[in-house]
Amino acid sequence: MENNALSIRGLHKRYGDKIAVQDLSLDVPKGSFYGFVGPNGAGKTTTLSMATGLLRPDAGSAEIAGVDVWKHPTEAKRRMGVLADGVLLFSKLTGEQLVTYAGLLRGMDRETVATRTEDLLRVLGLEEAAGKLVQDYSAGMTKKIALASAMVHAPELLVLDEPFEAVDPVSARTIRGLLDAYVASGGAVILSSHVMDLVQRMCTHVGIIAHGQLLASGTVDEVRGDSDLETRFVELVGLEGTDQELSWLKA
Ligand SMILES: Nc1ncnc2c1ncn2[C@@H]1O[C@H](COP(=O)(O)OP(=O)(O)OP(=O)(O)O)[C@@H](O)[C@H]1O
Repeated sequence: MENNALSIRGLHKRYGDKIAVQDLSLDVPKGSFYGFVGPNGAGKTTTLSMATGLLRPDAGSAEIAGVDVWKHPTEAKRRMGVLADGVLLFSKLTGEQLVTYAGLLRGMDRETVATRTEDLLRVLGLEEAAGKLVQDYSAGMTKKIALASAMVHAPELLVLDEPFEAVDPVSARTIRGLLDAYVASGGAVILSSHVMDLVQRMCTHVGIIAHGQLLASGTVDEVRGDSDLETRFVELVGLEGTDQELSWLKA
């Protein structure tokens, strides 16, 4: 267990009649870059929310570096940084204030927070926007400032829900560089994404989820076998709505 930055066992969540996540278990080894992929509505956000203490599971458990998220939330949260999908930020703060606030909330001293905030804003290309209110940021800038807030306390695990959504290719490359350096220094990342090519290039491990169940997991090479990840994904998940045409869709 302790070789894992994140260990999920038997997580289960139902919304009314809908089972969103079904008896799901997975491990993210320390020092790994884990891609969590699946079609829309597969249960990625629900799983990551339960694994990070944002959503209470109906059953199952999650441990961050051996610490139970639901039994010892404060200790577990100290060890992780979370970029959640659709969670509101304090948008009346400036970018600099938001990252500073995140650091102080984690009990860090002001001097360290100030140095790290400056470093993160520089690396993420947000220096000029540091004094601007977050409500005036573009979608991509908002992702970057949320990522900086998740990293400022140098956690052991980063949990990132769709970190590249709405991010332009130059910024995406910046974020990739930052995450690669973080993993090379011993951190672990789990990120959800729809972009197979990106997961194949960036990640060491991958888990494929559909209908709330994990269909495959392991190293990227193990899961993709002789083909590429996208082909394997489509084989496992199945195509939808193929061969159907819209007879009226003509220019
Ligand atoms: N609060 C909720 N109430 C009811 N149903 C929900 C709720 N949140 C999620 N669901 C349902 O649970 C299922 C899993 O949703 P989830 O958001 O976890 O999927 P996802 O893999 O993150 O999807 P996407 O890639 O589209 O973001 C979906 O069928 C969704 O409609």
